[in-house]
Amino acid sequence: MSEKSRFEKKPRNSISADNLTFRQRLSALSNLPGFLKLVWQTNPGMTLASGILRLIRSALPLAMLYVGKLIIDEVVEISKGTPTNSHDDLWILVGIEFGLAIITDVLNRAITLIDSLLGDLFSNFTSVQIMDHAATLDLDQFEDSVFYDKMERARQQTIGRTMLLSQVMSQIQDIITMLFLAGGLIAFNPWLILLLFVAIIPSFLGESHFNDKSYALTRGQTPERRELDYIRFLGASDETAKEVKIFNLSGFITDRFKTLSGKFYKDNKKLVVGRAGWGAFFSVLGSAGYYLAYVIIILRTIEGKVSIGELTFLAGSFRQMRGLLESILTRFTSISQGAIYLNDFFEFFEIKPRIVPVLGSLPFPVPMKTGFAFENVGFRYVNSDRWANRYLNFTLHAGEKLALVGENGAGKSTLVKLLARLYDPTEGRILLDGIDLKQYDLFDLRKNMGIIFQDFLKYQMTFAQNIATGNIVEKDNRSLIEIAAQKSLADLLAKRLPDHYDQMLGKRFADGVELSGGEWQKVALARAYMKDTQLMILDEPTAALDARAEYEVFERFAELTKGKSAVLISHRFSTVRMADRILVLDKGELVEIGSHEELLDRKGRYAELFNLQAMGYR
Ligand SMILES: Nc1ncnc2c1ncn2[C@@H]1O[C@H](COP(=O)(O)OP(=O)(O)OP(=O)(O)O)[C@@H](O)[C@H]1O
Repeated sequence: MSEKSRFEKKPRNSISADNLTFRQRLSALSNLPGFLKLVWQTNPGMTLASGILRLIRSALPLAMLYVGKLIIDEVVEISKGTPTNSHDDLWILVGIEFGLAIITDVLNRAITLIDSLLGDLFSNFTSVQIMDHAATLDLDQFEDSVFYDKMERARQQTIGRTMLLSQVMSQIQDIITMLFLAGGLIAFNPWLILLLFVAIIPSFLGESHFNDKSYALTRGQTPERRELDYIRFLGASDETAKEVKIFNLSGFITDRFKTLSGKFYKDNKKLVVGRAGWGAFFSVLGSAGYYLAYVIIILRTIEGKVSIGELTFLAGSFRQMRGLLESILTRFTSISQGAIYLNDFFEFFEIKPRIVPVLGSLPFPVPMKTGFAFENVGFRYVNSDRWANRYLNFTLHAGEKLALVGENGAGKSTLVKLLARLYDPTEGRILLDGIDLKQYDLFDLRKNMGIIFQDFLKYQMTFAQNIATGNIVEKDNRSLIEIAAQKSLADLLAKRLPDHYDQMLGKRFADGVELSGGEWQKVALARAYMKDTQLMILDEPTAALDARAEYEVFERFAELTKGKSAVLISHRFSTVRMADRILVLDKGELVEIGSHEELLDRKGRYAELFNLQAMGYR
């Protein structure tokens, strides 16, 4: 399979985005049961309540029209002077209609309330599901643009799905109301129903056509929309402001924004103008149908075939049914469109990670015996033709401190990610105490490793929370957090901050304090000390520390992790030489391995790099 299509799946129901037919719309509706199941899972009580209230509500229009007919017939009788006790009956009927009107109002409010609460819960529920699922996926899946677009679409449509929820519910309610009204209308004159459909269908087909176009347009624009979001972020964000100013990039950024957004505007305008014109035409057709029916009823009333009460009942039923049918049909197109968007949502959940915990997997060996052995390990990123690591054969012994050295892009970080099973090797295998790493419990493996990456996250949270992310179950263990901070030299910094460990960090939220690059690194390093691990990995998280601080950090690190295995990546040889052994990588391959002294004696690549740096200090 080609690299690009690795995560592409056959779309559900095989719907092509560009050319949707009526049948495809109908087949998209097959997503609705899954959708309603999700709604039910969100809150069964509310879903049931909404269903029952809507059912009652759907019978009310017919009941009101019928009572209205009885009232008018009664009034006509009284005005003719027919001697009956109809005065009493009349006021009872008026009372009933008043009661029905009040129930309608109350039910409308209750339904809107439940819909809005259920909608909020549903949006939260699906957002959590998306985050939970995203957390299970492999790192390389995030690096695949097809996957990324799919995740974006699944994420963005949270609001759309909430709307879809009330649309589906209203649709069911309106269909039931229609059936009630149709029953009444058929009893008097079935031909009127036919007229109703003839008047409405052109409008429905027009709506469908424009919705197809709109869906294809929006879907086709997803990559550009992501770019637009990114440009918006570049143009107005605390993270980018510095470079944008220094390099005077604002013109460049706004030009790109204008080009893209201008194109969107043009495409969308064409669509909405067309839709408005045709919409007006179809609406006129609908009115013509209604008035034709009205004339027929009036003529029959004049002929004396129907009473005045029936005239109002039929005209009222016809008018309401026209409104209902129109909204049912229009809603059908937007529901089926929403249902097509659900494809993206369900497809996202169909993407399964390949690096998964295996049933009956082994716990991490504590203590490690022989360590990690790389056997002819090679790795290539999904979106790349080059090998980032190749032919790696070496052992990271239990208790050993191994430093990785190599020029930029030599494959040091990749090697570390393979150790943590963020990726699995493309070829070869990694053994832990003689057993393939894949046989071990994934969570236990990561629990027994402490890794700080060069591009660690600067959480816009408090000082203490930033450290606690290293072992989140201990987030309330303040003494553990403080000890970790002491070990990484971050505690001196906490003491200087106004709110100490409760100091909000970063600029994004109120009272946040921005730290320097080196200060952030000390905070991040403390995360490594939050748990007692078998293997510590520091992937250049000290690059921004001054030479003295880095020396101090690593000296402590060596002392504090005595007897534990560790992998260090650093471009500073004063740090690297502290390691038991040094592994030199070049273009992903191992070129030398040995102690500092051994490698200097060998006068190879390491000696060359070491002398190059030493010369700079002379
Ligand atoms: N996510 C990725 N997708 C595709 N290629 C990648 C990815 N990450 C790294 N690479 C490529 O893999 C190679 C090795 O990268 P790696 O980050 O392992 O190097 P490194 O030795 O850690 O470099 P540095 O010293 O600059 O941190 C590089 O050619 C890089 O371009």
